Amino acid sequence: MASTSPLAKNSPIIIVGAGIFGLSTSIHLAQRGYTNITVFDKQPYHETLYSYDAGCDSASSDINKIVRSAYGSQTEYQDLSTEALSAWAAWNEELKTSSSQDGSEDALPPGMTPHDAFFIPNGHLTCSDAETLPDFERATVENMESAGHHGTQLMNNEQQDIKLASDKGMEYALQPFAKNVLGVLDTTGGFVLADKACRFALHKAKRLSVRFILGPESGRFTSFTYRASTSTSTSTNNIIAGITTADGKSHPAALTILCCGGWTPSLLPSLDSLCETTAGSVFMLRIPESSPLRKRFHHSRFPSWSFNMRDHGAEGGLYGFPVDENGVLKIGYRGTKYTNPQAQSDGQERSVPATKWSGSDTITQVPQQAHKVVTRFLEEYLPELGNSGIHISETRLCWYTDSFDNHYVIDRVPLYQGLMCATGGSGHAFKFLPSIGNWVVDVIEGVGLERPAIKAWRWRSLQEDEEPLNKLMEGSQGPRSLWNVPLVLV
Ligand SMILES: Cc1cc2nc3c(=O)[nH]c(=O)nc-3n(C[C@H](O)[C@H](O)[C@H](O)COP(=O)(O)OP(=O)(O)OC[C@H]3O[C@@H](n4cnc5c(N)ncnc54)[C@H](O)[C@@H]3O)c2cc1C
Repeated sequence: MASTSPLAKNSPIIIVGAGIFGLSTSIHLAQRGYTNITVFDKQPYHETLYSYDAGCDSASSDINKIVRSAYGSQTEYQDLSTEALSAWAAWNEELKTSSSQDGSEDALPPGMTPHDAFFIPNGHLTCSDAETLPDFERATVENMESAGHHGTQLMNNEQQDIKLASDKGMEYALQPFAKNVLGVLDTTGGFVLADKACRFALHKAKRLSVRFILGPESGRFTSFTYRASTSTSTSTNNIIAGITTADGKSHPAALTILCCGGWTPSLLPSLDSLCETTAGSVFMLRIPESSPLRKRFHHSRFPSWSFNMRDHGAEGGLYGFPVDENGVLKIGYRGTKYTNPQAQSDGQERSVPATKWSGSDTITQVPQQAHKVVTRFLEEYLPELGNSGIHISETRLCWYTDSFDNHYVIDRVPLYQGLMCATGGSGHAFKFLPSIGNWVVDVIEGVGLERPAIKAWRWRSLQEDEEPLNKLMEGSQGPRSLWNVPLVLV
């Protein structure tokens, strides 16, 4: 679908959505010399505010996100991770040096210092309570070795690997829980401070002269504007000439890029057979400053992790992080996907994000099943928290945009000239914040379109004989409607 664009460097380009896809695309467009870029978002992000706590509900506005190279047999993402790790290192370095090199007062976003870092390389442990290593982990070890990343994926039950972990000062990450688990430590991985990284990206984009129009009226996309086509071709009968926002203003563009995360499928119905919006549950525990557990769960002693409680089957998927600087220990549940189907103006039902900030009171409620799995995990694997009187204090529903095959969607939209989308993060795109925009610009410019990653991100639909990795429709094996499962108030 992607084709070479004759876009002039000063053509007006609109990006809707300032999550990681929108931010990264704006930065890389500006770095390639495009001079007329405007990013719109319905949320009032600014340089001191990108976090969930502060009232922003995108998938990207969060405390922390996992970074890993471990991608099983999906080597296109393994390579992308290697690229992203260099880019994170460059951003860490930029943060350190920009104020001294630049000298200007606004070299860093307000509240950020050269001593901050975005990426913390404390390792990522993928593990389970199974007795044998699952295929995914085996494939990761093999593929990282074949790609030359020797000794980076360490099995926590192999003496040689335990020694290697110890040599790297990462032995703490092999068995981080009260009960032993079987797993592989990705020593290239760790986590990224999501909120800080997004604020830095916004600041960086602004310094590259990207304009931002943010807020529930002026920043909210409501519709496309169209230009009449002079072509007789049915394949380009809709020419998108820009967007209209909730304040009634029209904004012309030669290219509009929709990057609205979980909101995208309801804004672009042609994604129906490709993407669906699903909720994951996030749990927060607050560790008081005086507690010795702050040290126990510090990132220098505790990895980021993903864990599958096998006796819950495929529904036992959890992940978590070290404690953050405010004492928040975050654990996520992704074993079962939930949807929020709502009737839309075209008569179709589509799942849309339901969050506190969109006027829903469900923010404090998560599915009982998620709560049950996390509670049991805490009792069995991190009992010192409960024993110290530290329990789940807050919960949040966080909205994913899942594609049926877990690949992103970065392409021009069929039948619409002047319209692209960059979405379908499928729960694993944050780690590519510093680099993914470069790929989006390649797609815009028609560069290297035969690379496996770009091919995987093309506009596509499920073939009849194809088994989807993610079932998009409701049903026994598909995601469950949030409103048909018992919710629990924390
Ligand atoms: C709970 C959870 C945990 C995750 N963990 C990880 C992880 O550990 N590692 C990892 O790599 N990835 C992770 N991911 C995935 C990652 O967070 C997402 O893939 C990525 O953040 C998606 O970014 P986005 O730009 O597509 O969407 P978002 O970040 O959701 O941004 C979309 C933006 O569009 C804006 N918008 C929507 N509608 C409109 C409109 N009408 N007008 C204007 N603006 C609009 C929204 O306000 C929002 O700011 C996780 C995702 C979730 C939900």
